[in-house]
Amino acid sequence: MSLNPGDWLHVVAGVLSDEQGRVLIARRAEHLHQGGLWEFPGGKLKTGESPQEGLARELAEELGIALGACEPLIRVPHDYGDRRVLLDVYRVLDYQGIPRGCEGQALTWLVPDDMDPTVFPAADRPVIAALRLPRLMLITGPDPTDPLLFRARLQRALAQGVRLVQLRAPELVALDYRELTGMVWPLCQAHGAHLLLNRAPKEVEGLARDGLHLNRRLLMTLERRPGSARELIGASCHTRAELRRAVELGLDYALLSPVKPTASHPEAQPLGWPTFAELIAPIPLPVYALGGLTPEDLDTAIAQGAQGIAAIRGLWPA
Ligand SMILES: Nc1nc2c([nH]c(=O)n2[C@@H]2O[C@H](COP(=O)(O)OP(=O)(O)OP(=O)(O)O)[C@@H](O)[C@H]2O)c(=O)[nH]1
Repeated sequence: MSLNPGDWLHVVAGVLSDEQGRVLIARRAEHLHQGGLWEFPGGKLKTGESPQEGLARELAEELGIALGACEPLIRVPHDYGDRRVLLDVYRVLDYQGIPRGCEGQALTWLVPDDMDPTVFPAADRPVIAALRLPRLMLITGPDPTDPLLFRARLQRALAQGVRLVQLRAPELVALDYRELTGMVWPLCQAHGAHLLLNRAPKEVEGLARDGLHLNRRLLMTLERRPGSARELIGASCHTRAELRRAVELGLDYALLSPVKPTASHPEAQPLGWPTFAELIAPIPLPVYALGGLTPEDLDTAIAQGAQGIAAIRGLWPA
């Protein structure tokens, strides 16, 4: 899919959050395109406007607020058949005024985990996934065969603010992996963190979790998206074809690696940021950058269009 600007209707939308983590959504008037559905406030960019200028204008017109700082959340190219929309969504970090429905539209505040994608336009599905996912994903490191030390390290990472944990322990047999999740799940719950299990779906049937992480082999061989609709399902990708497969399967996120040289895969050729940005631009999914990264790379990752960064060494306490 080419992202030639002339072929796309560039739409900007803003995500306003309150202290409880609820996000403001508005109901589209019945007579509009995708009428009656809920949306993130915003609208079409005018010729000559930057996305931030367009967003400030739309939020002033629709909600009566003055936009302060904002940062990119996700860009979703979506073909509705009757129009091709590039939905460019920003997280509003700061604004002045009290939002009200200046055009008579209904407004409500909802936590992203409670948003039902079927009452939003189809382009919003990855936006909801991006809102459910934090900026940092911890991939657990050594050594799951030493449960006490493993627990202490995980606890420290959670105490330091990690809110998304991918439980990776390829050295464990299925039975031991299941036992490990019994220890990890309550820890994650106690810190309000989401837990993703990196294991074949049939090996983790019935286990408490928030989602599944698929390795490259599962991604390329599974015929349909595993797990329930509410779960967060993602996969490890290294190529354009793998990213496309993640979209075809209807996954919620992808990891793309290696961005930089990494000790865990010294033979792999790093992508570098320009190739990373080019590969993810046409992909309507939140994509984490992975490979040799630490939280210090987060601002760069966001500026390149990433959901955030995923890391083992960069986030796993010593
Ligand atoms: N503001 C907003 N627009 C969205 C979202 N999701 C999504 O697909 N869109 C699409 O992006 C376009 C938004 O432009 P708009 O709000 O100015 O559109 P409109 O319906 O007034 O356009 P129209 O006058 O051509 O009918 C519409 O095609 C709408 O369906 C969203 O979350 N927020």
